[in-house]
Amino acid sequence: MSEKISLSAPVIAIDGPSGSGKGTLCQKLAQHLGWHLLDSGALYRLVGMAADKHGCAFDDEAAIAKLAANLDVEFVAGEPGEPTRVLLEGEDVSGDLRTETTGMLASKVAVLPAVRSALLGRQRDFAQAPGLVADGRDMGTVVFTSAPVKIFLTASAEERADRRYLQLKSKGDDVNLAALLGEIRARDKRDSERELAPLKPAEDAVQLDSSGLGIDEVFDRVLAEVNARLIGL
Ligand SMILES: Nc1ncnc2c1ncn2[C@@H]1O[C@H](COP(=O)(O)OP(=O)(O)O)[C@@H](O)[C@H]1O
Ligand SMILES: Nc1ccn([C@H]2C[C@H](O)[C@@H](COP(=O)(O)OP(=O)(O)O)O2)c(=O)n1
Repeated sequence: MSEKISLSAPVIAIDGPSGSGKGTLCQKLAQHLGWHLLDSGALYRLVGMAADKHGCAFDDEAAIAKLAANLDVEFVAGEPGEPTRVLLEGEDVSGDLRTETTGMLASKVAVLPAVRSALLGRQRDFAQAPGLVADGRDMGTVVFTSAPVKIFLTASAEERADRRYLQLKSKGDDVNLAALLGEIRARDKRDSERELAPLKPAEDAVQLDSSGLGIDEVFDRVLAEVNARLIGL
């Protein structure tokens, strides 16, 4: 599964644990470069939600892989200034997609090899000209092994929980910092210890610890790396 595939467009692979700032960084990079964006975590989140909705047992690999292979999802652009709405099997799930409960469902279905392979082609199809910024756990190690730029973004678990707390609170969610820290640690453990495509830096990834760095500082450092590595492509 981790063979070197040839890419039809350059890919910037950004991996790391929950709350390290991947989504924020990827959005800024994609916007700055005018490149496509892949939020691979959203695919795993949608499969987790579908499994939950259909009452699948989380060890029923065949049933969940079937849901992953036939994922009925639609992204509907909102009015100007409004976020994109996500429809799963015709139902608007935008409000639940980014919750920690859904993150945990995603992390559970993500350990299943058949689910990961069902989503592989769908993710690789995002690599289109002029380029792709890909956000996930295994972008650099499995999905886009020949990506010319790989970044592994981290931050301490405490700082990541603080960030998530502020993020969810600002959306009006009822959140508890200690519970969030526990959930983040549990997810880190499951994602890092699974057999297939565990969360870990690719050998050729640049590692960046964003603890104590602001969003703009992270962006500037990564953009410098992108510029250095993409010259000559
Ligand atoms: N370097 C940073 N410093 C402070 N807050 C950050 C930083 N990067 C991201 N954030 C904030 O932390 C929260 C989680 O970031 P996000 O990009 O969703 O992380 P991830 O995609 O890795 O889970 C968001 O509210 C985001 O604005
Ligand atoms: N490429 C990916 C992306 C996500 N996952 C799994 C593991 C993660 O805990 C969940 C949710 O990922 P997501 O990136 O949406 O989560 P965070 O925004 O980082 O909290 O999905 C994965 O196994 N492989």
